[in-house]
Amino acid sequence: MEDIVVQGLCKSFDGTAVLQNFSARFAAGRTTCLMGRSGCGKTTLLNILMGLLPADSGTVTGVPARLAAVFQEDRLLESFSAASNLAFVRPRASAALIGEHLAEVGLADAARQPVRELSGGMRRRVAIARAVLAAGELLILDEPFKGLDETTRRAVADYLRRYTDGATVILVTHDEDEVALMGGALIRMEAPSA
Ligand SMILES: Nc1ncnc2c1ncn2[C@@H]1O[C@H](COP(=O)(O)OP(=O)(O)OP(=O)(O)O)[C@@H](O)[C@H]1O
Repeated sequence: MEDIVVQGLCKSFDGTAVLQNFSARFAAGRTTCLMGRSGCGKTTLLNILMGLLPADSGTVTGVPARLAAVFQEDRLLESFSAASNLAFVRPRASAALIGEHLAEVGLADAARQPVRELSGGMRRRVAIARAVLAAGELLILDEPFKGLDETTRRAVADYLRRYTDGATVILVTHDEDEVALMGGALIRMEAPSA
């Protein structure tokens, strides 16, 4: 596994620069937190890293083929249960393994409920556990703790630290406390100068 290296990335939307010659390195097997004010291009960068959006120019190297993401929206299979949402990404995972991940995020009792019936914070935790279970070498987390109370946030951060050990994790947050909870490196993104 190699570091993910971003060099001289540029991206504009309708003539407005969002990323202007942005460069960064994400250490392989480590956690890197990405902070920056709203609109500075964090999600755009993640989309380019995942190959969901083309850059205008610049290069990205080292992104592994097997990756998983928690997007800002949960993107769950609404009529599926929490357990089925997890099984969908790892069809060969045992019921015990899926149960273990759901228990880790405090959802043992909600495993059989359709996720559309769950609260926002519960749904967020399904999305997180699903990504952890699916993750290969890279896990991308775009504001994963949004909507979680302090106690739950700590428990989920602890789960993430234990279950993603050895993977490259890129986590977007607005909150210094979350950086402290997750550890790892910190990259502060600036908006392009006008
Ligand atoms: N597909 C798109 N078309 C046009 N403009 C876009 C598109 N995607 C993003 N933008 C614009 O690019 C800028 C950066 O958006 P982006 O979502 O990357 O910011 P962000 O740093 O992730 O913000 P936040 O912290 O609020 O999630 C914003 O001004 C946004 O409106």
